[in-house]
Amino acid sequence: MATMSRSGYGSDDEDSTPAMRRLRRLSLHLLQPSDRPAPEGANSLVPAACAGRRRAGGLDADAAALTAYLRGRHRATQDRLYRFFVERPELHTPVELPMAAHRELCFRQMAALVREAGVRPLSLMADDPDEYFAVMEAVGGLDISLAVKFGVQYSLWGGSIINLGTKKHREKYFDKIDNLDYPGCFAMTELHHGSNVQALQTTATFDSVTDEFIIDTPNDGAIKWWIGNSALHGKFATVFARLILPLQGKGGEPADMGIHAFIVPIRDLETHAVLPGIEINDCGHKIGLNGVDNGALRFRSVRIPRDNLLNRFGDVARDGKYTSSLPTINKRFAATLGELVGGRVSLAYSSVGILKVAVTIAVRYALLRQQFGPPKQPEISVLDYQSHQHKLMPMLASAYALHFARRYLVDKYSEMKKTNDEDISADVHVLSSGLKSYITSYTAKSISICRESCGGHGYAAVNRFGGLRNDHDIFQTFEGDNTVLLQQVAGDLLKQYQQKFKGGTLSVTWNYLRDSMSTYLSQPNPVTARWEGEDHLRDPKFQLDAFRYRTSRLLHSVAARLQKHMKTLGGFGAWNRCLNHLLTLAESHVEAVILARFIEAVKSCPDAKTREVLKLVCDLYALDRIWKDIGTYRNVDYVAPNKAKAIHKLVDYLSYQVRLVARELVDAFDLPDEVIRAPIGMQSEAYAQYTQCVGF
Ligand SMILES: Cc1cc2nc3c(=O)[nH]c(=O)nc-3n(C[C@H](O)[C@H](O)[C@H](O)COP(=O)(O)OP(=O)(O)OC[C@H]3O[C@@H](n4cnc5c(N)ncnc54)[C@H](O)[C@@H]3O)c2cc1C
Repeated sequence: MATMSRSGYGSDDEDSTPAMRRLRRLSLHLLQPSDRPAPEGANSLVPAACAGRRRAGGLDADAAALTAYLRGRHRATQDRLYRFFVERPELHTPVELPMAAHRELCFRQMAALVREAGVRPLSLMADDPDEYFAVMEAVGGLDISLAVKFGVQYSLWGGSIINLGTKKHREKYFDKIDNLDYPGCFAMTELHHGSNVQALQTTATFDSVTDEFIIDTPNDGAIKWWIGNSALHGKFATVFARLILPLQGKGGEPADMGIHAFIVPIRDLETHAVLPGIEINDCGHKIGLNGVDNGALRFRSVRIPRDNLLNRFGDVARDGKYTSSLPTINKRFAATLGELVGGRVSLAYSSVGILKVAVTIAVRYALLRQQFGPPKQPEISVLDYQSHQHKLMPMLASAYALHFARRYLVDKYSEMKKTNDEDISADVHVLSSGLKSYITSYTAKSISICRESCGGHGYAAVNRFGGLRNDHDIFQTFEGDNTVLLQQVAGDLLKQYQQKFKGGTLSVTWNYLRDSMSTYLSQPNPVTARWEGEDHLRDPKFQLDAFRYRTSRLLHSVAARLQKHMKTLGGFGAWNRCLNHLLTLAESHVEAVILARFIEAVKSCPDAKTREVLKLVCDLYALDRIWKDIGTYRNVDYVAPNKAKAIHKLVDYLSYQVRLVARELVDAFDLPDEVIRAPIGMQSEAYAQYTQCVGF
């Protein structure tokens, strides 16, 4: 008697009962993603092509040509770092590692990068942010803890000196931060306040007699919490505190000048002992990122020189007089936080890198893994199941979409740093909030889907999904909680919307609203709402119009709702009443930006064959998103029932088409096996590498 498989489908010999035959027919049906004939040479049961190049439905996918187009300007730097680490196995992070050893290793990895590989991260951040982000991505390929530790040292501690300080601070600290002589922290968050930075309670009171600031933690809620690099390695911290000027209030009471940043030495430079008045405790074991030493700090009358105020946006003179080029506390606060966008850009960038790793492992494994098949024929790859294509192919398309979006973000950020242009800065602030939020949420969800799509072997720690998921998860929260950041995007859209009606101009990223509002706010055209031809659905104009239509409607309707609720609930209450609507608006806008960049990237691709492949991937990204939100489009009759059905069918068909070139598409990410590391995600001999891993 034949053995039963675990799913109960049975072996081929058992294909004799009517129920079993029905199941067989069903599984065969599921292999045909649409009722159109499969293109020649594209029978999913017969692997088609030679390595690195594959034809699908007339498309010619060449991984090398795709790589050439995707490659960032600084891929050579990344390669150099990968090679550096390959040659230094003692710096590799093992799968199992106690917290203390992991933290020590992380510091050694960072020191090796700086002192042996000769990387100068802070100089890169100041001179060529694009290269800095590429380095961040490469070190994240080694260990995400390392990337975060690196980010704390350079984007945050170093970034605070560059962006919030002045020449005297640069001269004193820049080189020593760059070469790691001065490991430091960024101490903003407190036990009671993370997102609401304006409510921080730590104080920095000016003492005009000694010409010092006195840093205090007034209550336990003000203990600085989660501060990276502080539990073990940091020598300094940039502490965010309320600047208090005694006797300068209207009635002679202390004047609170709002949140400012101060350099506070926390450990002795020679002995590394914690300095007097400072108490540091360890935040302990975390869900992930245990290579980073997060700590909690309490200050008791800690005195620092007046010069330690990072005084770019506000200063205190020797006589205690406060000066600032910005007129109000709110403006100074916005300017201060506005300078910290680099951290968000870096997280968005790294998150795309992590998504590529996860999707590469899942797709390679899905191509390799075979389960079930038609009677008396070989088993098929699990990626030939429509359900699997549905899970992974839109995700692969999204990885491409987000790749081009992050490129745009970094270009804009670099432009902002070069020009200091106010409009570009405003744009980058909102763009980085939106993309950081959207990308990190998407990657977090996708890693879990990838794990699940690899079945039991996806659960082995060595195959990485657990580590990736746990280490990446907090990307959704730090550098601005995603829900809070999306509200900034919504707030900005509303501001622009109001300005538009007052005759103002729109910033670059939102430009489309100018054209779209009048078009999109008229009733949907009942004729085009029924168009269902493939050419129409795959026309970028239709796709982009649909995305922008959705944003415009959401914006228009939420503006009206806010106005209505404002009368009874006030601004705060009205905002809260419309909050989910506002978040949907922000996400919708971010998706429209992403699609626009993807379409642009397809158009600009110089190689016709590569362009065709990218167009296929872009179509899948766009139509999958429209299908996922089809209820919205149906509700307003933007899409008639026949069109909705056609979109659904086309998404399945495009997923199938993308599946046919999936290997080339993940190979094109050009991630070396040392970065992938999961045995099941290796380019060759995956099973052999996996069995070796457990000792065979
Ligand atoms: C591993 C790790 C490392 C960190 N490193 C540092 C560091 O080096 N330096 C530093 O200063 N900080 C650091 N942080 C702190 C981090 O920046 C904060 O956790 C983050 O800003 C969120 O703040 P919170 O934890 O207070 O969350 P909260 O703001 O309390 O949020 C809790 C929940 O409430 C929701 N929420 C809050 N406000 C709103 C709102 N207005 N509307 C709707 N929902 C809302 C959020 O979405 C969230 O789900 C780190 C945190 C972790 C976990």
